[in-house]
Amino acid sequence: MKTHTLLMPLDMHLHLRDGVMLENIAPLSAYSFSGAIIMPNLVPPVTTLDDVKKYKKRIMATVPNDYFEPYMTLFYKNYDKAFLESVVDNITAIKLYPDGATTNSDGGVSSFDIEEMRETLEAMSELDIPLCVHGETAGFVMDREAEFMSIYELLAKNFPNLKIIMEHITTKAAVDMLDKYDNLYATITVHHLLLTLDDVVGGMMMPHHFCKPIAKRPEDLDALLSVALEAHPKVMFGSDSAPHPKNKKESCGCAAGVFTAPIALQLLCEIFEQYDKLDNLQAFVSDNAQSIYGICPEFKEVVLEKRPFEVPASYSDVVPLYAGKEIGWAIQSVE
Ligand SMILES: NC(=O)N[C@@H](CC(=O)O)C(=O)O
Ligand SMILES: [Zn+2]
Ligand SMILES: [Zn+2]
Repeated sequence: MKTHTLLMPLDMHLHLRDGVMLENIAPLSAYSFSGAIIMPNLVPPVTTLDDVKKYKKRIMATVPNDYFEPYMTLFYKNYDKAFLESVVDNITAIKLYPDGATTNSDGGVSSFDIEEMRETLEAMSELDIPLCVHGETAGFVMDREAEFMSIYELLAKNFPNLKIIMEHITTKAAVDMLDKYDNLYATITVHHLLLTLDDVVGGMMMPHHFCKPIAKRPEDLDALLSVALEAHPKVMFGSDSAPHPKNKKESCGCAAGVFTAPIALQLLCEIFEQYDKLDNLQAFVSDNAQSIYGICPEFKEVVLEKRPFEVPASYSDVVPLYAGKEIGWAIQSVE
């Protein structure tokens, strides 16, 4: 049987939520990943050192037997330098949400006034704290990410020593930005390597394919595939696995978020094999992230095998991408 081994897989964009959802969901990522960047969009968001420490403890309590490093983040506010100095050892990045752009982003940034943000972003540059960004404007839904490119340029030019991660990119416009500024990087999800808008609303409306940013056009998918499959050194895997209870997805007013954590590595193997690029998958799911973030996860070896695997209908009350469908790869062992 054909197998493929991945060492220390990292998920550089993950939503674990809190409470019962956290307990149900975190073990699924901890099983197959060495670590993950944990998004701070709880209600209320993670904004203090105490919030970070307590949330990390709650995460660790759900995964007592697995080696798994939750790389913690704060929800971006215009923090002052003294505060950032006091938290730098407990966080890996800060996540910026435009106010209201996505699930649980209320209280995010409402105007990108560089002078208002300068103290925070200069301190982050000095302290080497990367800025992760949900890059969407309030424009027409298909144009929001492309319109945000001017804000990325403004940030990249004004803060050349700040590492800026364009999170979950979905457009050719974002792919084209990567090589324009040394300090711009990106994460790409697995669902954005598989879906276009047609898979969301082209036939029957598919709530489990609905997320922010919404999947775009075939040419955008091709651009994402081109940098992911080559494991462009500024690109990392970030699942943006975003669980919502089934009744919040299959409802009038569907919550944004696609749940992929337990099947992400399997799907990535399938995609990379299909394009004969399996040799580049290690860089995409771990090595690039280790270099960009300067992190050194502990050893974990995940062996995947090429065989049909039926995706469960649900994990607790969360419906994953491709629920009930057969995919081409499965996890054989984790050590
Ligand atoms: N991606 C999503 O559609 N949803 C995420 C938030 C986010 O990453 O934008 C969530 O928290 O549910
Ligand atoms: Zn987002
Ligand atoms: Zn997200």
